[in-house]
Amino acid sequence: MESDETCNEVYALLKNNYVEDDENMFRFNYSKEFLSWALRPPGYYKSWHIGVRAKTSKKLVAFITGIPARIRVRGEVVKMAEVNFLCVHKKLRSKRLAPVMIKEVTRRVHLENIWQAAYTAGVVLPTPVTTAQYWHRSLNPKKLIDVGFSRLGARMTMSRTIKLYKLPDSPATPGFRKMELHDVPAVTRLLRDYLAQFAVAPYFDEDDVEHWLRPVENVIDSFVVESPETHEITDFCSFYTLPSSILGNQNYSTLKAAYSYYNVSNKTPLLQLMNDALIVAKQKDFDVFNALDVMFNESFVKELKFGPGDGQLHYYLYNYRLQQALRPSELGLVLL
Ligand SMILES: CCCCCCCCCCCCCC(=O)CSCCNC(=O)CCNC(=O)[C@H](O)C(C)(C)COP(=O)(O)OP(=O)(O)OC[C@H]1O[C@@H](n2cnc3c(N)ncnc32)[C@H](O)[C@@H]1OP(=O)(O)O
Ligand SMILES: CN(C)Cc1n[nH]c2ccc(-c3ccc(F)cc3OCCn3ccnc3)cc12
Repeated sequence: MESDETCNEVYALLKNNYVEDDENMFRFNYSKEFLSWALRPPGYYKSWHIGVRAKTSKKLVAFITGIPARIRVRGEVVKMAEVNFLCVHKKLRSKRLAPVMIKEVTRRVHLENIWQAAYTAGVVLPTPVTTAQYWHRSLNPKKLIDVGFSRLGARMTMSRTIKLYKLPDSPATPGFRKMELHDVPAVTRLLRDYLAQFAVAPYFDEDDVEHWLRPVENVIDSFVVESPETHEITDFCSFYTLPSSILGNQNYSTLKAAYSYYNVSNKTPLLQLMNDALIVAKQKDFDVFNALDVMFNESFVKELKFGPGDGQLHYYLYNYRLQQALRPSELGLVLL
């Protein structure tokens, strides 16, 4: 088991050296409990959590991770490594350390007889399978404008903007409630059937659903719609917590962001389900709710007052050739 001390070192390396937006105003600040959740799913390999320490100082200066995942690509379920958290300390950039990290995680994945990988990046690398746009829905517009995340619209006042993004105090859908452990079997059935309609998606069993979708405070929030009449679970929505450090602002240090994860709309219209997700995210004091235009997300972003982000997220498969490229709407995979 990685020691607490090592977890602290990984947290600090990422907090100070991980992904920033194009204008270097924000940097992802994954929490320790989030990293523990993200890196220890069922069947994980500790050997796939790879760090490099400086020779004399012993300081952690680079990191890369893999976790095992069953990914269905069209009709075929493939055992893959999901590679993530590639990070080289800012002082050691452009020394070709990244290819070394990638080669080493590849070598260790091969040792477990796994030959494919999936990953995403904001940068263009040899051959994305698809490219997703990200969208942001303001929940705390005053703070977002104060920190420079968004700008006051033309001919808009601050009070008019606050009113524009105002949300009801509680969800509209009858039977909308927090997911609990006993919902795992029903949510597994619901999610597996729903994800079957996308060309690429995770193939979750009940252990996966228990790990990835059961609520964990400040990490993952998930909700079910339980029909008040039949007590059947008809719908599901979830979002994960990923704050960003605000670089160089006097009044605020952290942006509290929710990221749309997996949502299943069967009986409840997706628009209403996602509006309820926005409502509970606002209740939990998130500043912004983010979503990629994967799955059916394009169908609600405009109507629910999301604005387009200023970048893209490219999806990659390693050592797996897809006959034809995908549209983001054919993608049922969200990586952390
Ligand atoms: C069968 C299993 C297979 C498993 C493996 C599958 C593949 C997994 C692949 C990994 C998936 C990770 C997914 C993931 O974690 C999610 S994407 C987030 C990546 N991390 C960050 O952006 C954090 C901030 N940046 C850094 O720490 C450094 O800039 C990094 C470490 C990014 C590059 O360090 P550096 O000091 O700036 O640069 P050099 O060492 O001098 O190296 C330059 C080379 O690195 C290529 N590069 C740059 N960014 C990359 C990126 N995001 N993926 C892949 N490659 C990337 C670049 O194209 C160039 O290649 P080329 O010149 O040869 O063309
Ligand atoms: C996915 N996972 C691999 C992390 C990751 N790596 N590279 C990235 C590039 C963009 C996004 C992203 C995905 C969805 C979204 F709504 C906003 C995003 O970035 C905004 C810009 N930003 C960067 C840091 N702080 C703010 C994530 C990532």
